[in-house]
Amino acid sequence: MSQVFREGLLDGQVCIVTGGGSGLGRVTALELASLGAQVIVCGRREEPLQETAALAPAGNVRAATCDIREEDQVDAFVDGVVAEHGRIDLLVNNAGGQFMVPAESITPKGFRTVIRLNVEGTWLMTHAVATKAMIPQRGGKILSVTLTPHNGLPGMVHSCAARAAVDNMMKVLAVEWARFDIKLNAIAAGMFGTDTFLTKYPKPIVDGAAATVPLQRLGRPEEIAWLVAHLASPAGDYTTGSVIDVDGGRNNYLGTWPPGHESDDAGNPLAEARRHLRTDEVPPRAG
Ligand SMILES: CCCCCCC/C=C/C(=O)SCCNC(=O)CCNC(=O)[C@H](O)C(C)(C)COP(=O)(O)OP(=O)(O)OC[C@H]1O[C@@H](n2cnc3c(N)ncnc32)[C@H](O)[C@@H]1OP(=O)(O)O
Ligand SMILES: NC(=O)C1=CN([C@@H]2O[C@H](COP(=O)(O)OP(=O)(O)OC[C@H]3O[C@@H](n4cnc5c(N)ncnc54)[C@H](OP(=O)(O)O)[C@@H]3O)[C@@H](O)[C@H]2O)C=CC1
Repeated sequence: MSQVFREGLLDGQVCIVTGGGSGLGRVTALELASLGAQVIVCGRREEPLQETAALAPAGNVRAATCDIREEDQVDAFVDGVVAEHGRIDLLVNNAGGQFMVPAESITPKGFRTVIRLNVEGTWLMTHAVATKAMIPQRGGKILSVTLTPHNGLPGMVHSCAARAAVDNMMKVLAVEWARFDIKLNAIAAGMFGTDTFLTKYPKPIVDGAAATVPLQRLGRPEEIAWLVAHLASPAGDYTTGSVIDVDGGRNNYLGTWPPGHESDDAGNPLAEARRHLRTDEVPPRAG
């Protein structure tokens, strides 16, 4: 049962969540399913996808393997969903990732790998779902999980370039496909405590991550899932072409305010001396 939304909110919707076998994708798939949607999760590995399906009490999550980088697999996967369900209401492009390494150490193959997964994979899924289901049925929603801060993360130049491309892809398609009533948005995530985030990145970076966020904590995966559910519901019907930051304020500022060197002994923000302008100080009017 959802902690936020009413039961049956998404009854009848058919939703695809890529990368639904783990992390943000799993929690999102289960939230959509708890609201009555039929959810199909895909990824490269069968086992984690089956685990997600088994976690849905109503049995309305189905698992299917699909490598989003492979055009023939994407076509077969989307054809299969349309054949089984007759329509697709929501695509969540969540599958993605990168490795953290200084730019000068990224090989051409490594750069291509990240671009291919995050940009081309997202494009292949988006195009297939739109042309095979959403354009013919005249409607649907597509959400892509990207990344903040938008000015980039050192050590992840390939992914930052890729996510900026996807943000823009959603914006352009939101204009082009408005005539088919397809709404597209990006959800730009800050740092969320998924298994991959907590275990894959260097420990000092993970340990210090929350301190770089104005709200002083990592995001909880359900905070992405709830936004997806909101946008999938009628509450999201007028939102398109947006990049929505869910990052505890990290895109706007690094850390807490005021920083230590800009606060007084009690930790209060420093301020310039308050000016009190007395009436007897007002200069006489000219002339
Ligand atoms: C201050 C805060 C900073 C942190 C903010 C972080 C915010 C974002 C968080 C997240 O996104 S968390 C969750 C994301 N999930 C992942 O990243 C998944 C894990 N990543 C991967 O699986 C891989 O990194 C991948 C590249 C995304 C996919 O790999 P794939 O299986 O397709 O390819 P590989 O065969 O593994 O590698 C191909 C190619 O890529 C290069 N390469 C891969 N890993 C590295 C590395 N660690 N260092 C350098 N280069 C790497 C390399 O060229 C590989 O080819 P070969 O050398 O193996 O021939
Ligand atoms: N956690 C965080 O702090 C942040 C995450 N993000 C992004 O959010 C998304 C989810 O992240 P998170 O849950 O943390 O990470 P995970 O690593 O848990 O999720 C990534 C998922 O993508 C799937 N995947 C990877 N490559 C492919 C592929 N070629 N085809 C199909 N599926 C694939 C993986 O499954 P499999 O390996 O079986 O294919 C996995 O289930 C990612 O795009 C991530 O970059 C963005 C900002 C911050």
